[in-house]
This record gives sequence, C-alpha cells and structure tokens, in this order.
Amino acid sequence: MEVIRLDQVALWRRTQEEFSYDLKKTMLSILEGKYRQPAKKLVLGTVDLVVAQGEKIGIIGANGSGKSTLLKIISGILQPTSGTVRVRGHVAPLIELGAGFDSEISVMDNILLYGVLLGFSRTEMKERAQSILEFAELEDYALVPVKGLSSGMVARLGFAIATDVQPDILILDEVLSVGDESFKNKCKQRMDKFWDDNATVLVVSHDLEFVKQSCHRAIWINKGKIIFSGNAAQTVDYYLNSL
Ligand SMILES: Nc1ncnc2c1ncn2[C@@H]1O[C@H](COP(=O)(O)OP(=O)(O)OP(=O)(O)O)[C@@H](O)[C@H]1O
Repeated sequence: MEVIRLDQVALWRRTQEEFSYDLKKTMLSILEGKYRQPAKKLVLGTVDLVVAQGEKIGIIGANGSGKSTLLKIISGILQPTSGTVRVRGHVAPLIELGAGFDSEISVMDNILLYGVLLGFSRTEMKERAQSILEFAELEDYALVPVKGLSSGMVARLGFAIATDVQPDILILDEVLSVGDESFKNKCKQRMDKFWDDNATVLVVSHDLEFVKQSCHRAIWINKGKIIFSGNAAQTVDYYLNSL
C-alpha cells in the first residue's frame, strides 16, 4: 500500500536577504523606486516520490542538498510552492529536535501538546506519559519547564515521544547521533522494533554504513533533485563514486 506520494513537488525559498530584512530600508527603497523582490532560490524540485508502507528509506547527499527540506515537506512543516503531497497515516517527525516544544511549559505539558499535534487525544497521551518519561529518563523532570533541560535531554524527550506514540510513518533527521552512548543504544533497540514492524521510516543520515545495512532503499539528493533512488547499497556506491 502506498503511504506517501509526491507529484512534481517544488519549493522556492528566499535567500539570505530574507534574514537581513529591514523594514526601514525596504520602505526607503520603495520610496526611491529602487525596491526589488528578494531573490528566491529553488531548494527542492521537482520531486516525484512514492513510498510504500513498511519501507525503510535512507536519504543521502551533500550538505545543503535538500534532504531536510524534503522531510519537512513530507511532514507538513513546509508547504511546497507547487506540486502535491499526499501522506496516509500518523506521521511523527523528528527533525529539529525540540523544535516542536514550548520551552516555557513543563515536560509533562509538552508531552501532551506534542502528542495532540501528532493527532493523539490528551487522554491517550496522559496514559502514555509515564512510559515516555521513563524511556527519556526524565521521571524527575516532569514538572520542570523544558528550558531547564540540557539539549541532550530535550533530544531524548523528542525521541521518546515520537517513537512511543507508534506512528505509521517515522521521519528522522540525523537524530540517532544524539545523546550519550547508553541512550544511543536504547535508541537503536527501539529503532530495531520499528524496523521489524509495519512502520514506514524515512531517515536522513550521513552514516552511509547504517543506510547500506539497515535501509531497503536509498534516495540520493543533489541540489534539490533526486539523482538516484534504488537499492540502498547501490545508491550509496553511486554516491561515493561521485565524490
Ligand atoms: N529557512 C530557510 N530559508 C531559506 N533557505 C533555506 C532555509 N533552510 C534551508 N535553506 C536552504 O535550502 C537548501 C537545502 O537545505 P537542507 O537543510 O534541506 O539541506 P540538507 O541536505 O538537509 O543539508 P545538511 O546535510 O547540511 O543537513 C540549502 O541551500 C539551504 O541554504
């Protein structure tokens, strides 16, 4: 069964000029008739992609090639400029760890909030909260605001929530490299469970050995385009040979 379908997806984003946006300067340039639209760059596109239920897909490519952007489009965090995205089932994105948290509110409230954002009810999340806290080893921090946690703890919390809620589609962006050694081992064990069942997993990784050994398929992205998609070992070899 098909769970993800991207048809002719493209995303244009503003370049660095957006980040140095200055209202006064903009107004002045409009008055002086010198205003020009900020430059935009094609960061993804056009991409066609079909993912079947249960596939474990590794996404590889150079820095800045568009891997995270692709995951954000699939997760619904970014809307494409053109094209269509269809996703079937609960998606748990673990992209910018902790980005979905409200740092001012407690760990417990964040668990409830995050779960609701993922489409689960508050009651359901309350029932799951204990096992999430246990896995993240944050039982003593339930009432502490997230801003009081270390970045490693925030990463553990994100991983614990996203994987505890048993999503249909798990989206991971280099998250397996966070946490200390003992937590990494726990993550690996939990990931193995996902690997064994019907969940669909998309994982961005620079760990090519992991992609080769653990993924069914790999997608190589370069400059916003899918260069190759196929058997993981073959894709990794093509990518390595191109370097
Ligand atoms: N918020 C943003 N606004 C505009 N452009 C962005 C933004 N975030 C990323 N980009 C641009 O989009 C392109 C793709 O970035 P993306 O983060 O998807 O790459 P990546 O393949 O995941 O890289 P890495 O391996 O370094 O994590 C890059 O050229 C980057 O400069």
